[in-house]
Amino acid sequence: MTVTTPSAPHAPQPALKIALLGAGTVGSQVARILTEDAEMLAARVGARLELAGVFVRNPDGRRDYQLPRELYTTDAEALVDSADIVLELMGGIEPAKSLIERAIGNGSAVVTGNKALLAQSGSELFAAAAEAGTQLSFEASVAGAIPILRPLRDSLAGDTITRVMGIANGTTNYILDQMDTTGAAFDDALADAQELGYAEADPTADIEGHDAAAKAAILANLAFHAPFRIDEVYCEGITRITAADNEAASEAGYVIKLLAIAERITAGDGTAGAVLRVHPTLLPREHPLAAVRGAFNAVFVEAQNAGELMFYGPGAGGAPTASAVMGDTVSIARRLVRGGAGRTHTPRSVVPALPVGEARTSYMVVIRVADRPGVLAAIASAVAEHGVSIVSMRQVPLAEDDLVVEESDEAYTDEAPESLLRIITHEAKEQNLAATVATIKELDVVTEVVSVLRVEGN
Ligand SMILES: NC(=O)C1=CN([C@@H]2O[C@H](COP(=O)(O)OP(=O)(O)OC[C@H]3O[C@@H](n4cnc5c(N)ncnc54)[C@H](O)[C@@H]3O)[C@@H](O)[C@H]2O)C=CC1
Ligand SMILES: N[C@@H](CC=O)C(=O)O
Ligand code: NA
Repeated sequence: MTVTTPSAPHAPQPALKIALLGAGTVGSQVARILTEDAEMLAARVGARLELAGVFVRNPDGRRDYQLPRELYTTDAEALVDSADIVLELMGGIEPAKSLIERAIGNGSAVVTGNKALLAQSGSELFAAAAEAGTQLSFEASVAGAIPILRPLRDSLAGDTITRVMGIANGTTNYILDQMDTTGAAFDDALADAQELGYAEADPTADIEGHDAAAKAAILANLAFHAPFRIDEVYCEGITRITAADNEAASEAGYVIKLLAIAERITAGDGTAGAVLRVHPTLLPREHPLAAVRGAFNAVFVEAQNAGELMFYGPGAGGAPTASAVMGDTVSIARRLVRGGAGRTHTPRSVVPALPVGEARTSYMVVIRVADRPGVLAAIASAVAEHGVSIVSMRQVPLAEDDLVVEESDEAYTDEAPESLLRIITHEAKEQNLAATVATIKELDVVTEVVSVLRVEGN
């Protein structure tokens, strides 16, 4: 629809009807901004943004920001049908998807923060919006308040982005940061992140890396102008990270971060494509991403002409995410008032997703080995066998706790002294590194491979 500004000096200001679907952490903050900043928004848009209603499960429930009772409804379809702009902030696949399709079918514009849905069905929804000549905007879906999608889509549209590497999940960054700096237990740090409104309704999506994987797919979509999906992202979460991993990382001068990485590479057979991966990663303490604390996010972009750029800010939480939702809403509303074609993201190129084995990384491997002559040589030769080279190999004494032995545990007696060996490799093909670790595990001088972590930014 197009709203025209009235010519008479005292004519009432035109209004655009906004439907809000969901009034949780983010939806409540959007409701607050629409209410408390109504005048400022009207001045910027040239029309009032009128909240037509809020779709909720229970209209009588208490919310972070309480609106008059009559604004809450359980009739989502009727609300969607009445709106010029639909803000979907429920999360999940259904009914979010059907309601967005309904809005697009009506020719209404849609704003969403739903990365899970976009990383699964984005192509379909973008195509539907383009066909209907309407807009589907989603800046809130990646890195909360940080303007990252618009810069990738517009500001860098004349450049070739080669790599995007980001801390894109606030919950896991908060947990890892707490574990690293305060020694907090995993479960306590997760409970805090939930309390602070960073975590998804089911925090499994955060800690298993699925949320970051959805964001990796969306980032790659915009950076490489091609339709990637979440099932093309290799994904490992942070649930297996231990205090011992943190100690080993710290001792070696690294910090552990859950990174979402999308990079253009050429595979061994010459195919040009991209690898998308999410996993806990060691970063040197002096790397710009290592300084990203708490629930903050940052996205590090490498482009052929621009060079290195970093986007940093609050990546989760009600008000910061609502800021991104409102940015999209104001931009759409201005277009509806002033006229002009809506632009919806339409991936045009084909960049195949390549298997993670084609990526190049370094590893830090910590192994428990027998303390006897020839061990280092045996390990070095196992590594060399797979064409991998070693940056450093350091023998670390076992902590006193590790020396406490069960009576039945023969491996830990005085006759078989052991130590920890920490190896850092040069960058090599991921598949060769994985084969190296498999060979190391089989060596009889090796009691246990304690941890294997990828290293970036060396
Ligand atoms: N919380 C955050 O920091 C961020 C959240 N997002 C995304 O924004 C969206 C909303 O997130 P939150 O506000 O944190 O979630 P939330 O769980 O706090 O709120 C969702 C609201 O939608 C309602 N809802 C869900 N399904 C419904 C249904 N079938 N019928 C009626 N109501 C339903 C829930 O009752 C709840 O009030 C999600 O897609 C999330 O991934 C994006 C960036 C940051
Ligand atoms: N659960 C997400 C919320 C923002 O996308 C996170 O922790 O980053
Ligand atoms: Na954003």
